[in-house]
Amino acid sequence: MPDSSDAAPIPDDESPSLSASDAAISRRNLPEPAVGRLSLYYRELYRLRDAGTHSINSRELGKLVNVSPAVVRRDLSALGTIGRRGVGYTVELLIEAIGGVLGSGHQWQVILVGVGSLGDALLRYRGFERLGFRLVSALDANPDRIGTSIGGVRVRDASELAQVLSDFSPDLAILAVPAEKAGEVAGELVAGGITGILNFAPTTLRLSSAIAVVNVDLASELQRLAFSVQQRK
Ligand SMILES: NC(=O)c1ccc[n+]([C@@H]2O[C@H](COP(=O)([O-])OP(=O)(O)OC[C@H]3O[C@@H](n4cnc5c(N)ncnc54)[C@H](O)[C@@H]3O)[C@@H](O)[C@H]2O)c1
Repeated sequence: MPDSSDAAPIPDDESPSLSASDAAISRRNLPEPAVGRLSLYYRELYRLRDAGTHSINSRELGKLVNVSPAVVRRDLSALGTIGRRGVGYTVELLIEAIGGVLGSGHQWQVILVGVGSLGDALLRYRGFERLGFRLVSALDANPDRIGTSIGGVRVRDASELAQVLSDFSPDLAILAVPAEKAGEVAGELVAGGITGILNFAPTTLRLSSAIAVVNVDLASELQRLAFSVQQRK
């Protein structure tokens, strides 16, 4: 049964989406852990929509991502007024509202630099597109890789990076080169107009604070997991 404290579904004739300025305000007010949770809600909501679910309440959504209904309500209230107190949220409208704040309503052009084992797997992954991330080009320095096509993307010579940046004007780059090359490549990316880097290389990039960097480090995550397992003993 839905929570009585939840927001009611929004009538279809009401404008569901946040305006660009509302989304910008919501973004500024969101603490980082909430952003991470919104992304998890978003993934679950997509799955629910695909399965034909039209509405959900905070208890159900919280259960799916392992947080309390109160946390769900607080996170969603940061998106602005997306419903009235009542029976539940409309899945489609929540997807729109969260997507607007996370930037998934926007079509992001992304390039990948470094098509080794990790880059190869990323190029084959089909889950980026549906969230608004289009991998428009990939580059590598290895002659064996250059000219091959992976996941429908042709791998170009790393020396063409400036040209690729100028041709596609991508917003974001995924960096999957060896750590010792990462700083140099990141500098070239920024010089070519990239403003956000998803960095898989196990090194700290020293860039202007105007550039957003998200580091992905599975080894550190494993360390965190091991720590957490030990804490439970
Ligand atoms: N974050 C994680 O969880 C995680 C997991 C695995 C690997 N990694 C890191 O991600 C990076 C890639 O890992 P991998 O296993 O695919 O390594 P890899 O050696 O298989 O691939 C690296 C690729 O980068 C290319 N390269 C080198 N210099 C380049 C340049 N200047 N421009 C373009 N391409 C260049 C190489 O030719 C190679 O194909 C490494 O830094 C690795 O440590 C991170």
